Amino acid sequence: MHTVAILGTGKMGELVLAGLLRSGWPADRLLITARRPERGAALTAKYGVPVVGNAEAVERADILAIGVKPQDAATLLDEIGAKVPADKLVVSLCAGLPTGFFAARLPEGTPVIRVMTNTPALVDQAMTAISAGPHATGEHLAIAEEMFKPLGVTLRVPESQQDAVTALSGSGPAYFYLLVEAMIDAGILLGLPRQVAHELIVQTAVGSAVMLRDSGEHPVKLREAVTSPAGTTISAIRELENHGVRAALLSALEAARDRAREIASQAV
Ligand SMILES: NC(=O)C1=CN([C@@H]2O[C@H](COP(=O)(O)OP(=O)(O)OC[C@H]3O[C@@H](n4cnc5c(N)ncnc54)[C@H](O)[C@@H]3O)[C@@H](O)[C@H]2O)C=CC1
Ligand SMILES: O=C(O)[C@@H]1CCC=N1
Repeated sequence: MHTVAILGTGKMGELVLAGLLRSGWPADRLLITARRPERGAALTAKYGVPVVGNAEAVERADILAIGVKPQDAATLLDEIGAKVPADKLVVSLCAGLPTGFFAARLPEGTPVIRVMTNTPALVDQAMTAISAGPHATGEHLAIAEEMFKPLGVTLRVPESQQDAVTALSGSGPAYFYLLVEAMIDAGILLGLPRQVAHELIVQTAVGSAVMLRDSGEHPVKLREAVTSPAGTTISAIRELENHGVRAALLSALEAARDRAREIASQAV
Protein backbone atom coordinates (compact mmCIF):
# COMPACT_ATOMS: atom_id res chain seq x y z
CA MET A 1 0.00 0.00 0.00
CA HIS A 2 1.33 3.41 -0.93
CA THR A 3 1.73 6.31 1.44
CA VAL A 4 0.32 9.54 0.03
CA ALA A 5 1.41 12.96 1.25
CA ILE A 6 -0.67 15.97 0.30
CA LEU A 7 1.65 18.95 0.14
CA GLY A 8 -0.51 22.03 0.63
CA THR A 9 -3.82 20.91 2.10
CA GLY A 10 -6.26 23.67 1.22
CA LYS A 11 -9.72 23.26 -0.30
CA MET A 12 -8.73 20.73 -2.96
CA GLY A 13 -6.18 18.94 -0.80
CA GLU A 14 -8.77 18.47 1.92
CA LEU A 15 -11.31 17.11 -0.58
CA VAL A 16 -8.75 14.57 -1.79
CA LEU A 17 -7.77 13.69 1.79
CA ALA A 18 -11.38 13.20 2.89
CA GLY A 19 -12.16 11.22 -0.27
CA LEU A 20 -9.21 8.88 0.23
CA LEU A 21 -10.25 8.25 3.83
CA ARG A 22 -13.87 7.58 2.78
CA SER A 23 -12.62 5.10 0.21
CA GLY A 24 -10.80 3.16 2.94
CA TRP A 25 -7.28 4.47 2.40
CA PRO A 26 -5.73 3.92 5.87
CA ALA A 27 -5.05 7.09 7.87
CA ASP A 28 -1.58 5.74 8.71
CA ARG A 29 -0.84 5.74 4.96
CA LEU A 30 -1.61 9.45 4.66
CA LEU A 31 0.33 12.58 5.55
CA ILE A 32 -0.52 16.22 5.08
CA THR A 33 1.43 19.45 5.08
CA ALA A 34 0.10 22.93 5.69
CA ARG A 35 1.64 26.39 5.59
CA ARG A 36 -0.31 27.62 8.61
CA PRO A 37 0.12 25.52 11.79
CA GLU A 38 -3.48 26.15 12.91
CA ARG A 39 -4.74 24.79 9.58
CA GLY A 40 -2.62 21.66 10.04
CA ALA A 41 -3.84 21.18 13.61
CA ALA A 42 -7.48 21.56 12.56
CA LEU A 43 -7.06 18.97 9.79
CA THR A 44 -5.35 16.49 12.13
CA ALA A 45 -8.13 16.95 14.69
CA LYS A 46 -10.80 16.36 12.04
CA TYR A 47 -9.24 13.50 10.06
CA GLY A 48 -6.67 11.90 12.39
CA VAL A 49 -3.94 12.26 9.77
CA PRO A 50 -0.57 13.59 10.91
CA VAL A 51 0.61 16.98 9.75
CA VAL A 52 4.33 17.03 8.98
CA GLY A 53 6.79 19.39 7.33
CA ASN A 54 7.25 19.25 3.56
CA ALA A 55 10.70 17.65 3.90
CA GLU A 56 9.40 14.91 6.20
CA ALA A 57 6.50 14.26 3.85
CA VAL A 58 8.96 13.76 0.99
CA GLU A 59 10.95 11.29 3.08
CA ARG A 60 8.02 9.23 4.37
CA ALA A 61 5.57 9.14 1.46
CA ASP A 62 5.95 7.49 -1.91
CA ILE A 63 3.27 9.57 -3.64
CA LEU A 64 3.55 13.35 -3.35
CA ALA A 65 0.30 15.11 -4.27
CA ILE A 66 0.97 18.79 -4.91
CA GLY A 67 -2.05 20.75 -3.63
CA VAL A 68 -0.66 24.30 -3.49
CA LYS A 69 -1.84 27.10 -5.78
CA PRO A 70 0.07 27.17 -9.06
CA GLN A 71 1.59 30.49 -7.99
CA ASP A 72 3.08 28.79 -4.89
CA ALA A 73 4.41 25.71 -6.65
CA ALA A 74 7.84 27.16 -7.51
CA THR A 75 8.50 28.06 -3.85
CA LEU A 76 7.47 24.59 -2.73
CA LEU A 77 9.65 22.96 -5.39
CA ASP A 78 12.58 25.20 -4.42
CA GLU A 79 12.19 23.79 -0.91
CA ILE A 80 11.77 20.09 -1.72
CA GLY A 81 12.73 19.54 -5.37
CA ALA A 82 16.32 18.48 -4.85
CA LYS A 83 15.38 16.22 -1.89
CA VAL A 84 12.84 14.12 -3.80
CA PRO A 85 14.28 10.69 -4.58
CA ALA A 86 13.53 9.79 -8.20
CA ASP A 87 11.49 6.72 -7.16
CA LYS A 88 8.71 8.91 -5.72
CA LEU A 89 5.62 9.63 -7.80
CA VAL A 90 4.67 13.32 -8.03
CA VAL A 91 0.98 13.98 -8.71
CA SER A 92 0.18 17.59 -9.46
CA LEU A 93 -3.30 18.92 -8.80
CA CYS A 94 -2.31 22.37 -10.06
CA ALA A 95 -4.21 24.15 -12.81
CA GLY A 96 -2.15 25.30 -15.75
CA LEU A 97 1.24 23.98 -14.72
CA PRO A 98 2.64 21.46 -17.20
CA THR A 99 4.38 18.36 -15.90
CA GLY A 100 7.58 19.78 -17.42
CA PHE A 101 7.45 22.55 -14.82
CA PHE A 102 7.83 19.92 -12.09
CA ALA A 103 10.24 17.70 -14.00
CA ALA A 104 12.59 20.66 -14.42
CA ARG A 105 12.71 21.09 -10.64
CA LEU A 106 12.95 17.40 -9.69
CA PRO A 107 15.80 14.92 -10.01
CA GLU A 108 16.10 13.40 -13.49
CA GLY A 109 13.79 10.43 -13.87
CA THR A 110 11.14 11.40 -11.29
CA PRO A 111 7.73 10.41 -12.66
CA VAL A 112 5.15 13.22 -12.79
CA ILE A 113 1.41 12.95 -13.34
CA ARG A 114 -0.94 15.86 -13.94
CA VAL A 115 -4.43 15.59 -12.56
CA MET A 116 -7.39 17.93 -12.95
CA THR A 117 -10.18 17.06 -10.58
CA ASN A 118 -13.11 19.15 -9.33
CA THR A 119 -14.99 20.02 -6.14
CA PRO A 120 -17.82 17.45 -6.49
CA ALA A 121 -15.14 15.14 -5.06
CA LEU A 122 -16.87 16.16 -1.83
CA VAL A 123 -19.75 13.83 -2.72
CA ASP A 124 -17.72 11.23 -4.66
CA GLN A 125 -18.90 12.78 -7.96
CA ALA A 126 -15.65 14.33 -9.14
CA MET A 127 -14.57 14.38 -12.76
CA THR A 128 -10.85 13.73 -12.75
CA ALA A 129 -8.68 13.84 -15.86
CA ILE A 130 -5.27 12.21 -15.57
CA SER A 131 -2.22 12.67 -17.82
CA ALA A 132 1.16 11.04 -17.80
CA GLY A 133 4.10 13.40 -17.82
CA PRO A 134 7.81 12.66 -18.06
CA HIS A 135 8.84 9.19 -16.83
CA ALA A 136 5.27 8.27 -15.82
CA THR A 137 4.40 4.73 -16.90
CA GLY A 138 1.09 2.92 -17.17
CA GLU A 139 1.69 1.66 -13.66
CA HIS A 140 1.95 5.24 -12.37
CA LEU A 141 -1.28 6.17 -14.18
CA ALA A 142 -2.96 3.17 -12.54
CA ILE A 143 -1.81 4.40 -9.12
CA ALA A 144 -3.31 7.85 -9.80
CA GLU A 145 -6.53 6.18 -10.91
CA GLU A 146 -6.58 4.11 -7.73
CA MET A 147 -6.43 7.39 -5.78
CA PHE A 148 -9.08 9.28 -7.74
CA LYS A 149 -11.56 6.57 -8.89
CA PRO A 150 -13.30 6.41 -5.51
CA LEU A 151 -13.90 10.18 -5.73
CA GLY A 152 -15.96 9.92 -8.93
CA VAL A 153 -15.12 9.32 -12.56
CA THR A 154 -11.60 9.30 -14.02
CA LEU A 155 -10.48 9.73 -17.60
CA ARG A 156 -7.01 9.53 -19.12
CA VAL A 157 -6.28 12.43 -21.48
CA PRO A 158 -3.15 13.57 -23.29
CA GLU A 159 -1.50 16.36 -21.35
CA SER A 160 -2.00 18.70 -24.32
CA GLN A 161 -5.74 18.65 -23.48
CA GLN A 162 -5.36 19.54 -19.80
CA ASP A 163 -5.86 23.31 -20.14
CA ALA A 164 -9.14 22.70 -21.98
CA VAL A 165 -10.12 20.10 -19.36
CA THR A 166 -9.41 22.68 -16.66
CA ALA A 167 -11.70 25.17 -18.41
CA LEU A 168 -14.50 22.59 -18.79
CA SER A 169 -14.58 20.27 -15.80
CA GLY A 170 -12.08 21.85 -13.39
CA SER A 171 -13.89 25.19 -13.35
CA GLY A 172 -17.19 23.68 -14.54
CA PRO A 173 -18.93 23.40 -11.16
CA ALA A 174 -18.67 27.19 -10.78
CA TYR A 175 -20.58 27.75 -14.02
CA PHE A 176 -23.43 25.49 -12.91
CA TYR A 177 -23.57 27.16 -9.49
CA LEU A 178 -23.75 30.55 -11.18
CA LEU A 179 -26.62 29.38 -13.38
CA VAL A 180 -28.47 27.97 -10.38
CA GLU A 181 -27.90 31.17 -8.41
CA ALA A 182 -29.25 33.25 -11.31
CA MET A 183 -32.28 30.98 -11.73
CA ILE A 184 -33.10 31.21 -8.03
CA ASP A 185 -33.06 34.99 -8.44
CA ALA A 186 -35.38 34.59 -11.42
CA GLY A 187 -37.74 32.61 -9.20
CA ILE A 188 -37.72 35.51 -6.73
CA LEU A 189 -38.50 37.90 -9.60
CA LEU A 190 -41.49 35.72 -10.46
CA GLY A 191 -42.72 35.96 -6.87
CA LEU A 192 -41.64 32.62 -5.41
CA PRO A 193 -40.27 32.40 -1.86
CA ARG A 194 -36.45 31.99 -1.99
CA GLN A 195 -36.52 28.55 -0.35
CA VAL A 196 -39.13 27.28 -2.81
CA ALA A 197 -37.16 28.64 -5.79
CA HIS A 198 -34.01 27.01 -4.38
CA GLU A 199 -35.65 23.61 -3.93
CA LEU A 200 -37.29 23.69 -7.38
CA ILE A 201 -34.13 24.54 -9.26
CA VAL A 202 -31.69 22.33 -7.32
CA GLN A 203 -33.85 19.24 -7.87
CA THR A 204 -34.31 20.26 -11.52
CA ALA A 205 -30.51 20.50 -11.85
CA VAL A 206 -30.01 17.09 -10.22
CA GLY A 207 -32.74 15.48 -12.34
CA SER A 208 -31.37 16.99 -15.54
CA ALA A 209 -27.80 15.92 -14.69
CA VAL A 210 -28.84 12.34 -13.92
CA MET A 211 -30.82 12.18 -17.19
CA LEU A 212 -27.85 13.52 -19.13
CA ARG A 213 -25.61 10.89 -17.59
CA ASP A 214 -27.95 7.90 -17.59
CA SER A 215 -30.21 8.26 -20.65
CA GLY A 216 -27.38 8.24 -23.17
CA GLU A 217 -29.35 10.86 -25.15
CA HIS A 218 -27.76 13.90 -26.73
CA PRO A 219 -28.56 17.13 -24.82
CA VAL A 220 -30.29 18.54 -27.91
CA LYS A 221 -32.79 15.66 -27.82
CA LEU A 222 -33.42 16.13 -24.12
CA ARG A 223 -33.99 19.86 -24.62
CA GLU A 224 -36.31 19.28 -27.56
CA ALA A 225 -38.44 16.96 -25.43
CA VAL A 226 -39.05 19.86 -23.02
CA THR A 227 -39.68 22.45 -25.74
CA SER A 228 -43.34 22.35 -26.81
CA PRO A 229 -44.55 24.14 -29.96
CA ALA A 230 -45.77 27.63 -29.00
CA GLY A 231 -45.06 26.68 -25.38
CA THR A 232 -43.25 28.32 -22.49
CA THR A 233 -39.77 26.87 -22.97
CA ILE A 234 -39.21 28.24 -26.45
CA SER A 235 -40.10 31.74 -25.20
CA ALA A 236 -37.33 31.44 -22.62
CA ILE A 237 -34.86 29.97 -25.12
CA ARG A 238 -35.45 32.89 -27.52
CA GLU A 239 -34.37 35.23 -24.69
CA LEU A 240 -31.29 33.11 -23.90
CA GLU A 241 -30.28 33.19 -27.57
CA ASN A 242 -31.04 36.94 -27.82
CA HIS A 243 -28.70 37.51 -24.88
CA GLY A 244 -25.96 35.43 -26.42
CA VAL A 245 -25.75 32.82 -23.67
CA ARG A 246 -24.27 30.20 -25.99
CA ALA A 247 -21.67 32.65 -27.35
CA ALA A 248 -20.91 33.79 -23.79
CA LEU A 249 -20.16 30.19 -22.78
CA LEU A 250 -17.86 29.70 -25.76
CA SER A 251 -15.97 32.89 -24.87
CA ALA A 252 -15.95 32.08 -21.15
CA LEU A 253 -14.38 28.66 -21.57
CA GLU A 254 -11.86 30.03 -24.03
CA ALA A 255 -10.93 32.65 -21.42
CA ALA A 256 -10.50 29.95 -18.76
CA ARG A 257 -8.30 27.91 -21.12
CA ASP A 258 -6.25 31.03 -21.93
CA ARG A 259 -5.83 31.80 -18.21
CA ALA A 260 -4.49 28.26 -17.65
CA ARG A 261 -1.92 28.90 -20.38
CA GLU A 262 -1.04 32.27 -18.84
CA ILE A 263 -0.52 30.64 -15.42
CA ALA A 264 1.97 28.28 -17.05
CA SER A 265 3.81 31.07 -18.85
CA GLN A 266 4.05 33.14 -15.66
CA ALA A 267 5.35 30.16 -13.69
CA VAL A 268 8.38 29.35 -15.83
N1 LIG B 1 -10.51 24.80 -6.02
C1 LIG B 1 -10.81 24.07 -7.10
O1 LIG B 1 -11.98 23.92 -7.50
C2 LIG B 1 -9.72 23.39 -7.86
C3 LIG B 1 -8.39 23.62 -7.60
N2 LIG B 1 -7.44 22.97 -8.31
C4 LIG B 1 -6.03 23.20 -8.03
O2 LIG B 1 -5.77 22.73 -6.73
C5 LIG B 1 -4.73 23.51 -6.13
C6 LIG B 1 -5.18 24.02 -4.79
O3 LIG B 1 -6.30 24.85 -4.97
P1 LIG B 1 -7.21 25.23 -3.72
O4 LIG B 1 -7.29 24.06 -2.83
O5 LIG B 1 -8.42 25.83 -4.29
O6 LIG B 1 -6.29 26.36 -3.04
P2 LIG B 1 -6.09 26.67 -1.50
O7 LIG B 1 -5.47 28.01 -1.43
O8 LIG B 1 -7.37 26.42 -0.76
O9 LIG B 1 -5.04 25.57 -1.03
C7 LIG B 1 -3.67 25.67 -1.17
C8 LIG B 1 -3.04 25.36 0.17
O10 LIG B 1 -1.64 25.22 0.04
C9 LIG B 1 -1.01 25.77 1.19
N3 LIG B 1 0.38 26.03 0.86
C10 LIG B 1 0.89 26.96 0.03
N4 LIG B 1 2.24 26.89 -0.02
C11 LIG B 1 2.59 25.86 0.81
C12 LIG B 1 3.82 25.29 1.17
N5 LIG B 1 4.98 25.74 0.68
N6 LIG B 1 3.81 24.24 2.02
C13 LIG B 1 2.66 23.76 2.51
N7 LIG B 1 1.44 24.27 2.21
C14 LIG B 1 1.42 25.31 1.36
C15 LIG B 1 -1.84 27.01 1.48
O11 LIG B 1 -1.64 27.46 2.79
C16 LIG B 1 -3.25 26.48 1.21
O12 LIG B 1 -3.83 25.92 2.36
C17 LIG B 1 -4.40 24.63 -7.10
O13 LIG B 1 -3.22 24.36 -7.76
C18 LIG B 1 -5.58 24.64 -8.05
O14 LIG B 1 -5.22 25.05 -9.36
C19 LIG B 1 -7.75 22.05 -9.26
C20 LIG B 1 -9.04 21.78 -9.55
C21 LIG B 1 -10.15 22.44 -8.92
O1 LIG C 1 -10.02 28.60 -10.60
C1 LIG C 1 -9.02 27.87 -10.59
O2 LIG C 1 -7.93 28.29 -11.00
C2 LIG C 1 -9.11 26.45 -10.10
C3 LIG C 1 -8.67 25.47 -11.14
C4 LIG C 1 -9.91 24.84 -11.66
C5 LIG C 1 -10.93 25.25 -10.72
N1 LIG C 1 -10.48 26.09 -9.84
